[in-house]
Amino acid sequence: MLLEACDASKTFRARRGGTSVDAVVSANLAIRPGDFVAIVGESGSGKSTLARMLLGLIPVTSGTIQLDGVALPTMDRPQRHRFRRTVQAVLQDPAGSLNPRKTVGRAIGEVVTLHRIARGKDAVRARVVEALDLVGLTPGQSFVDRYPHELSGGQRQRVLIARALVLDPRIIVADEAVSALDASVKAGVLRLMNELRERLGVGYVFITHDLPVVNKVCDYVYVMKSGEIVESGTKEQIFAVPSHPYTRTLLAAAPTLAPA
Ligand SMILES: Nc1ncnc2c1ncn2[C@@H]1O[C@H](COP(=O)(O)OP(=O)(O)OP(=O)(O)O)[C@@H](O)[C@H]1O
Repeated sequence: MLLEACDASKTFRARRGGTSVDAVVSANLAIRPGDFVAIVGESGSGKSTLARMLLGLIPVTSGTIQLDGVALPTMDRPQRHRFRRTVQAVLQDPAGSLNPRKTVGRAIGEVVTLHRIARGKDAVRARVVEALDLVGLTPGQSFVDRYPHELSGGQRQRVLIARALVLDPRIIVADEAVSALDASVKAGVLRLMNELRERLGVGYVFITHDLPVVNKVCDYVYVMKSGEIVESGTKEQIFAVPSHPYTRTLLAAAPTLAPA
């Protein structure tokens, strides 16, 4: 399985009188299950826009997003259904991803029901508990009836991962998924993501401006600047011998990672 952005561009049209924004310009990116791919770049460089395009949440202005060579708008119903299960989003919780009025069981259960993964209250609940156990919220039973405010930041992030996992995705697009967490909690969630990659073969498109995190978990890195992917390569290549001046600037801003 292969998820690709092929010369994908996004221009946000100007409202009356304003100028339009070329948020993403001819991006090429590829990811397979089991990969841990990072998109890095300063604020406003187009990372989230590219992520939303990869998830099929916003249409491209030109180019394509493809799953196994089939472009999103040309997919038939079964292909589209498969896409919606296969490619999942995990966003950061402060962005309001969890509804404060819904219990964990309801938030995840709704996804199970919507995608017809299980039917009937008990079967849905069993599926939810299984997903919670998988993300280390154990025993899952004890988390089902809790509300988001009864959980820590790290636990809420795990609920969001469980909500994605319940669909058995092959690729997860994680936009700043751990950025708001304290260092030790962040390390725990990253460890979980890595474990899930090993156990389930999930791949990640990991969007962040946190280079030490990239250094720890990712294999392959795309560097964005002003909507363009200015450089890409294995983590070793990018961190040891950054070829683009912008990448060197980014690395220099993360002192512990600056090349010697
Ligand atoms: N819906 C929108 N309408 C108009 N412009 C937008 C829209 N969404 C994003 N943009 C613009 O597109 C550019 C890229 O934004 P984007 O959010 O993708 O960057 P980013 O790298 O994810 O930034 P951050 O790290 O701050 O989230 C920015 O100039 C932004 O203002």
